Amino acid sequence: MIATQGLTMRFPRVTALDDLTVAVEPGVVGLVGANGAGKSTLIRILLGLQPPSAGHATVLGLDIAREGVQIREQVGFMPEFDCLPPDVSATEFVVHMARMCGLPPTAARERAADTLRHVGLYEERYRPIGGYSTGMKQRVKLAQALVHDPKLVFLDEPTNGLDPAGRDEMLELIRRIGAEFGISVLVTSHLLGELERICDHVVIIDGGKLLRSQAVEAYTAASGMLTVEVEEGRDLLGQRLYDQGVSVHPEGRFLVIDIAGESTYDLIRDGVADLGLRLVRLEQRRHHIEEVFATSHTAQPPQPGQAQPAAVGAYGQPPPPAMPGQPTAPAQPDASGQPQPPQDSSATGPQGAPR
Ligand SMILES: Nc1ncnc2c1ncn2[C@@H]1O[C@H](COP(=O)(O)OP(=O)(O)OP(=O)(O)O)[C@@H](O)[C@H]1O
Repeated sequence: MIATQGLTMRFPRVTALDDLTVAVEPGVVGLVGANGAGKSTLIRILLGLQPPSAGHATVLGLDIAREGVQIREQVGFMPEFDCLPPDVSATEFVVHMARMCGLPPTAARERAADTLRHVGLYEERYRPIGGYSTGMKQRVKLAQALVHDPKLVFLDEPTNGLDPAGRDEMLELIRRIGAEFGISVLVTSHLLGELERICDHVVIIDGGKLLRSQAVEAYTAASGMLTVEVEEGRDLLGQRLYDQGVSVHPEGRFLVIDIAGESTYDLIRDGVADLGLRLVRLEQRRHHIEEVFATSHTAQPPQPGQAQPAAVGAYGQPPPPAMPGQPTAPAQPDASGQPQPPQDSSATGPQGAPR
């Protein structure tokens, strides 16, 4: 769908893209990077709107240097910035954009009505855009990107400015564009977690350089850790497993346990049974895409199946004296001398990275 070789974009004070070589197949593809990572620059170059300083790229097999017009005929574009005229209705605007793409008047009106319905704008489509909410404006931008029935759409930060419910609706729309209409999607975001839900493949760039490009399953492969939840007695179980040499730490309501072979499962089962606890959950943890950023600047990225080093939790401290009759991990005094509850790593992500 898209292939770049050594794509570089130098502005006077910054290199927005730095020798970027990447290829992605059709499907819903996420392009992720922090603000300023070079996402919008890459989209402008792929649309043939801006020549790169160096390198080559093709989109749908078309050369960005020579075939920009053909690319833009086949690719829809939802820009990040606010670009809508305030005093016309969504219907008028989307019909106009369809006409600009070469559709005859009747077909343009029909396509505009269909597309606006798909994106969830109904009666409001006859009102001036200036009175729309951010969510409605994002839908209009999406509709104009789809109205000429493109093979591929570039969606630049489509969830920007939306509240959580609006974000979920937009993500569902994007998922449907790929799954139901068969249109390939390149969607940018600086929020990794949201792309994990809808993308087949995620490309991560950082400072204009390629950090990773792989299928979502490769990012979220099962880790070598288990999440265990019991109704009550989390620390009883945690302490017992720790005393048995299991690498375990508390995280929120859960215990996170490194799998050291089949015996780990047996120890958990026996612990739950012997202590008379009620087991709510025992499942293998999956990696989150966020871990790529947590690990990329420090160490090798996590490989599928490779256990993460356990965060230090209450059971990872030097073994506390097991006090007979003391059911939970010992309270730690703080600076004021007040006892504190057992340390909990739930405020940090894997490897202690802030969530
Ligand atoms: N026309 C330009 N002239 C000079 N610098 C530019 C220009 N366009 C982009 N840049 C710079 O290039 C870098 C990448 O910008 P770009 O907009 O591509 O990032 P982005 O990943 O899309 O970020 P955001 O999510 O904030 O839009 C930034 O440092 C930006 O300031």
